[in-house]
Amino acid sequence: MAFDSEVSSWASVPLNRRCQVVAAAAGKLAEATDELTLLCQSDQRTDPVETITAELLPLCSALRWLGRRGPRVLATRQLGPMGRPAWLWGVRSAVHRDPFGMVLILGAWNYPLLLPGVQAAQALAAGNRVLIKPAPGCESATARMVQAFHDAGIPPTALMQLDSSSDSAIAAINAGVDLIVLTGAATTGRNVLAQAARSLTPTIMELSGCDATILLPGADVQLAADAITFGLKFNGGATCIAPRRLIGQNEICDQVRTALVERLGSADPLVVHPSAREAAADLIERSLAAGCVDVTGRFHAQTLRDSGQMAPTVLDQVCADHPIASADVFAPVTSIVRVADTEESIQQVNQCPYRLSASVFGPPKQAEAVAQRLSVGNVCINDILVPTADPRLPFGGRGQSGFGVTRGAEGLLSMTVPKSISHRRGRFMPHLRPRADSDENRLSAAVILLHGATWSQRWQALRRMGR
Ligand SMILES: NC(=O)c1ccc[n+]([C@@H]2O[C@H](COP(=O)([O-])OP(=O)(O)OC[C@H]3O[C@@H](n4cnc5c(N)ncnc54)[C@H](O)[C@@H]3O)[C@@H](O)[C@H]2O)c1
Ligand SMILES: C[N+](C)(C)CC=O
Repeated sequence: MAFDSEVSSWASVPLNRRCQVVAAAAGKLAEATDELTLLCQSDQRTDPVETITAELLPLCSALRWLGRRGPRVLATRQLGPMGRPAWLWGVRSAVHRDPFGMVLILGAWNYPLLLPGVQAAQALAAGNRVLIKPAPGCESATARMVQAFHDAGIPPTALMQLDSSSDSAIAAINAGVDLIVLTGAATTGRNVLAQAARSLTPTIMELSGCDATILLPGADVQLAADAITFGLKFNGGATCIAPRRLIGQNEICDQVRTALVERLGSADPLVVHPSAREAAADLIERSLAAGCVDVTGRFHAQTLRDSGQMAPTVLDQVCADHPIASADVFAPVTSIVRVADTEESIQQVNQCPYRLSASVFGPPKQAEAVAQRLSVGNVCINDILVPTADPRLPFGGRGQSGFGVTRGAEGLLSMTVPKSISHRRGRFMPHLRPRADSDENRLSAAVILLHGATWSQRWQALRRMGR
């Protein structure tokens, strides 16, 4: 495999047209809803409705958003002449957004359509070609999605699917892809980064999470419990920004715990993905052995190991330094971590190695003040999982949750490299250009004159210039 570095014919399609074609894929995906639902079910998902609510609806709305907003976000930025320094008079510049070239997208199993679908659409709108490597088990649903993009008018040479083995990803990296977008575990991030380092290939890393929900005194208990229940069960408990830790002081934790038991006490068990079963069973078993309490009382490690079935589980008395309090676990489990005050809640979030997203439940003003201090990629106030549905929001984590963003205007721009082109109109003005040897003193005086902090500094500078 080798990729030519020539501008592809897809990149030479006008920007507006590229965005229109990408948006048209929404219609083709909608037509394929029944097929995609069935394929996701045979690939990995147990609840067919999840394919529609968790994947197709947000994917289609992201594609339509790209059709509307993409041309403006990616438009060339024209810059008028700079007044200073004087030798730039007559020069006009423009900042273009070039595509990287060939973008490799490595997908995770939990959202086989939404994540690679939005990433591919953004890369294509920006004029890149795309290789999608699906996670093992997600081949057929991915192939049907790719078909929908082709049916919408994306050339087959601009969007291709690799087989699902890691070897095919490594071969593509070695063949010289120009950007790698990985969604996966932090350990996979390290391995892929090591590969990318050899060729200094840029990467966007969407990695592990262990999202916190901060419960402030005065929070609406029923609202918080409804949102946590929804987030815990969404997509079979396998969402990177699901509420994994509920952090708050005793009183609010007790109230939310009672409300969660009411909602989850008789909830249907969910099927945990085979790749997550052992890790989840082991972590929860160790937590219980260390003194944590299963407040819903329905966790059975052996059932999880044997059949993959697991009732939504809430653990209480989880210490901040316990492994489950900072674990990337893809099963319907959440931990209550009790703290002395709001300061400690903020510390718990900012000290966790995984800092993808967070939620804060409480009076809006206080919650906003807390949100401003959290070192995470997204914060929802009195809500949860908003970034899964709103295509305008950039999405990305901090710390070991990765770096770079996908989605939103910022994600779209991150599929491009900026390039400036400057035009001189009129005479070249060598007499205005600084000559480093003799003009050094005048130049430093000019800097102080233009940007100096005080009038007296500026006056001194003027005198130096006049010397
Ligand atoms: N941050 C996010 O947006 C986000 C979203 C969804 C899932 N995730 C994370 O993804 C994980 C679950 O998905 P998964 O089990 O599919 O993840 P994974 O890390 O096992 O695999 C992710 C992708 O990388 C590929 N891969 C693995 N090792 C590789 C290597 N050495 N070289 C090249 N490719 C390699 C896999 O085949 C797969 O396509 C969880 O850790 C979850 O937190 C993160
Ligand atoms: C990025 N998101 C939130 C849609 C899926 C995470 O697993």
